[in-house]
Amino acid sequence: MQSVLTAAQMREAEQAAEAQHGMPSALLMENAGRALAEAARSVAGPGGRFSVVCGPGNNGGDGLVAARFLREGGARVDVALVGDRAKMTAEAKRNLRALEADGFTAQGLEALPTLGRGDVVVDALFGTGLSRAPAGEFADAIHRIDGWRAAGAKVVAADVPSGLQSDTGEAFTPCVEADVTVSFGLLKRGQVLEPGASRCGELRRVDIGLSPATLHALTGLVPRLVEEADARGVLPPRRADSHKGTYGHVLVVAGSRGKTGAAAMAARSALRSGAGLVSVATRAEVVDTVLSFAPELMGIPLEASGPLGLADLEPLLAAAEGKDALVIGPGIPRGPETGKLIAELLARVEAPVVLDADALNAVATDLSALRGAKRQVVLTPHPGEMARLTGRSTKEVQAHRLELAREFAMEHGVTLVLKGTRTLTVSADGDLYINPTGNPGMATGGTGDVLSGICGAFLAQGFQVPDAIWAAVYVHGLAGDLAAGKRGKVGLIATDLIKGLCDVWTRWDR
Ligand SMILES: NC(=O)C1=CN([C@@H]2O[C@H](COP(=O)(O)OP(=O)(O)OC[C@H]3O[C@@H](n4cnc5c(N)ncnc54)[C@H](O)[C@@H]3O)[C@@H](O)[C@H]2O)[C@H](O)CC1
Ligand SMILES: [K+]
Repeated sequence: MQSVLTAAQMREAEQAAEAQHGMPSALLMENAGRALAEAARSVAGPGGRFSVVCGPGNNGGDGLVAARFLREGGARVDVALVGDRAKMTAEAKRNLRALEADGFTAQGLEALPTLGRGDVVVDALFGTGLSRAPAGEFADAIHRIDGWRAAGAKVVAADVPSGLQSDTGEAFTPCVEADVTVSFGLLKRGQVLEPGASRCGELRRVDIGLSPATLHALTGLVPRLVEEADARGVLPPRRADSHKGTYGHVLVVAGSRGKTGAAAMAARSALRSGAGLVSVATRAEVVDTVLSFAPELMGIPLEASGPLGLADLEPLLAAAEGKDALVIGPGIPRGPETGKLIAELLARVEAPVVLDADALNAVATDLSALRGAKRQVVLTPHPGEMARLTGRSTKEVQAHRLELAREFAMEHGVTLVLKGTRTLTVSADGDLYINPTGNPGMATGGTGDVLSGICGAFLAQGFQVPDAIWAAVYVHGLAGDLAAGKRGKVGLIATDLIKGLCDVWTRWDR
């Protein structure tokens, strides 16, 4: 699990490293520059040349150190200094002098050679110190870097692609598009939040000497990036002596006339995610249609008619008996009493509950139901549903994803999944987990139903929140990535993700 920091926290780490652990920032820069040189070498072609474009701050300093290491390794290196030399930081100046003492002179941008395939540009213009949109000669430098990349050169960014806001992931115009980003110390939020994340290319985190104690002091407060090993670790290998009861029974309360597929996809996804048994409670008029999608499913016909309401309470409480997790929402017929029905179920059902889709819109009418729940509650809103839950606009939700999601999860004591690029899972204690898997091919009807089924299946198997949920989110995105790898993104449909789940299990030998 990678911790993800803000620029201020990085500076705090650097100062703490110096104050508490005698690790001078000069040594941090030396380590950063060395790692940067190694990354640049790793993507260069045979005999490739290197152009290092340095800004006036410590990010530029990293670039100057990298240039020195590259030269010492016998490579052909050019360095361009952009910005006012008088404004260079002390560390950067020191490293410029070290290069010049060795008979090397930095040049202006226009003097740099044209680069192409096999060559490498090191982007050391700006890092976490960027405070506004690059302009003037800095913008020119970024355009020049883009031109070299278009001509086939690889771009390696020092710490953050220049032009990217390291705290938010916002990309100014212009912003470097990197093939590799070498992140010093820990990950920065802007490297894992869109649109910044896709500007980074391959993200490599390197240790530069910030002490574990310093990092630990920081990492309690910051989002973590979920990695494949973390998600795989949540699912233990199956024991030979296990039986279907071992893997729990999921009750899916979903579906209505015209929306039987939503119920079927949530239910089939739960089956494909390892649940021992899956039952679907749905209106009697559609129960056979829902069951027709998978013979493995069992059905509980809800005899009342119209929207879900208090008339369904007793039948659903009976249906929930002996179940290990509930999933409520995909395709349900929502009406004026649905919120009250869900509140009653949350207060009385002895199993964790996943609320998705219209169950979220129903519970938005009275959020006190969440605190009244007997067991854990998991909400899986997309930004529009989150807007209804919080009374904010979708635009506001997207602009403050981390903060709003954390505030809601802690206020209502729930595990919250805020879907979108880099889906966010937040625990009731406010711990943030950022998901790196998934792709735009998943923007298609039904993928949310699939995720709710995976969540229900993991909870039914006894995996605890929040791990069960950030792992479900990871698996959901990985299934989508594997499916997109086979079928492309444009043609991807939600049932491809259900097939993709099996590719995850074979990949993980589970
Ligand atoms: N934190 C660590 O452990 C280490 C960090 N290192 C590197 O240092 C940079 C951060 O360096 P900093 O000097 O704070 O700022 P930058 O180099 O990112 O920016 C340069 C400087 O430019 C000014 N500035 C900001 N925005 C603009 C703009 N749009 N136009 C012109 N000038 C601008 C501002 O004054 C900035 O200070 C970090 O990313 C790492 O690469 C250490 O070297 C290793 C340890
Ligand atoms: K940079």
